[in-house]
Amino acid sequence: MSSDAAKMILAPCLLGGITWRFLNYKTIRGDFCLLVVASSVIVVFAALSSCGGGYETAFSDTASILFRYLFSAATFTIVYRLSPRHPLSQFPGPFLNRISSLRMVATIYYGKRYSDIERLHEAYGPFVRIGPNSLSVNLHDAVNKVYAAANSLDKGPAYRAGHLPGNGIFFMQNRKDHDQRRRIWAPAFTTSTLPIYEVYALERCVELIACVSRRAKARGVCNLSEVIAHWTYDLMGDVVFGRSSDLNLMKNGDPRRLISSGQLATACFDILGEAPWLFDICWHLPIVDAIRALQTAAQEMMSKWLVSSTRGESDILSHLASASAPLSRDDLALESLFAIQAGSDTSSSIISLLMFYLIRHQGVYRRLQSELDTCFTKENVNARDSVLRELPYLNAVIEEGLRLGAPLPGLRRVVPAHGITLSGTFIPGGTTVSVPAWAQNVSEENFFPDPKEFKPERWLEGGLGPDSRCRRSAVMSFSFGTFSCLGKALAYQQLRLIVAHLVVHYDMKFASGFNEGLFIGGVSNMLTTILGRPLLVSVSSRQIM
Ligand code: HEM
Repeated sequence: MSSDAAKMILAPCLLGGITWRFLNYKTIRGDFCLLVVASSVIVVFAALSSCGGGYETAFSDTASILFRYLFSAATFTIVYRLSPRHPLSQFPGPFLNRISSLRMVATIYYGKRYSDIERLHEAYGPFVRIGPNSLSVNLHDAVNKVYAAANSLDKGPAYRAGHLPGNGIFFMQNRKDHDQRRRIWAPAFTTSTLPIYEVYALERCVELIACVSRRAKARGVCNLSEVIAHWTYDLMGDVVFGRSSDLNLMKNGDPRRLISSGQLATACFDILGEAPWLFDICWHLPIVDAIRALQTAAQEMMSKWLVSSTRGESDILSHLASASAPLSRDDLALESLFAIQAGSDTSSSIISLLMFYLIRHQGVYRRLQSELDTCFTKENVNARDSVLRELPYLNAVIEEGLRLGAPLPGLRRVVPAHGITLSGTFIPGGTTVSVPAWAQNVSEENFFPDPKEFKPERWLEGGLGPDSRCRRSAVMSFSFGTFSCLGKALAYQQLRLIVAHLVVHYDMKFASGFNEGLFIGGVSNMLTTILGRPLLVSVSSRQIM
């Protein structure tokens, strides 16, 4: 072999090793990396073609150099990730998950991460290496250190709004910035704002009842999950933009496809958050158009709000805009976009799944109706939340719905440089760690017996019997601590109001031909819960006495 040929083989391999070493210590943007590699390929190709061997030879030589370079970088990376030198080598996990984050990207894409991770824990135990640098820890006593404690872990690079202009509370990884922004958000969720949002909700409930009847009459059956999604979007439009909101999906449908764009944007955020370098690259492709479309819609609604005469009454945006350190227009647009999405998407899927379980368990449905009949009357067909809040069975139903209706993954957090100890096990600094929410919600250790069954009675005094367990602190649907859901009280209010109104005003059963197994099997989650099939029901109005 000539020395030139040896250089052609060795140089790219060496460069591959250097790349691995460099990227192992320094995170750089995926699109920059791609740009550097692409530019280098062009330079190498130009240099080889100028040597006089012709374009074809130059092309094949460049391709083989590129192949050797990528092969060598990949080999170094994989060998290191499998070697005992890797900080997470002691933790078990599937082979593909240990060598590449792309395995988890694929798992998320197929939508069953919540149950896949639960199965991985059954196979490997409480600590599972679900990515090269990611651990899932299925232990209730890890929740406090990871999420709830004052010095809990920070969010990592998975929380990025791509390269959208502005910044928002949900995407802030720096604790100081986040705390500051949370203080700006907090006044939007106080005991004095909730009654104002309730007025919006009650008005929308009146519309909801009319909408269910109208659509059921027009089509013979009612697509309840669609009506619920429209209700939550309309309501969050009111809550975020006040009377200037032009969201009227219950009346007009969703011609701008806001709901599907919102779900697609959340799914992109979740899938690509697992591999931030890939997010950087995909940001330049049409794949993230849904995020941009949503941003445009939020900008438009905000412009309307800015010139509205009702601005400053009571809506989330007014609270954010009146901060003593004013937020930029881009920040306001991103915050309002997030608020609509956070407040409608999660609630909508939880309510739909809760209604599915209620309709499936007609005994529970009837018992709830009798409880609600005590506070809805002919004169008062719109019961207030202050009354509903006191109803034990309604609250048990809502808790059970939040437990089974939120097939959420573990929210990702990053271990600080000095590492932490969880249940006696040391986790090295820089690891992404999560406690799987769904696995906790359906674990026998937390909920016994029948943790996967819909049994609201487990939340009542006496539970499901003397040996039963119902660990309230294990339900992770709103998360805990510094980054937990700010809209929790508002979400409870919305859940109580809509479920109570639907159940008291209608008897419901599944439409003929509706397949319960296919419906529940079609549920997937990519941070947003996607119901693969509509919840089709037949409804009959009830007389309120
Ligand atoms: C049943 C409905 C809801 C559920 C299950 C839910 C769940 C969650 C969860 C799990 C988080 C933490 C996410 C993370 O750390 O990655 C979160 C954050 C958040 N949620 Fe909710 N949410 C709901 C409704 C709402 C509503 C109605 C609002 C009102 C706008 C809202 C506003 C927020 C905000 C502002 C944050 C970010 C908090 C922060 O980073 O400090 N959510 N939510």
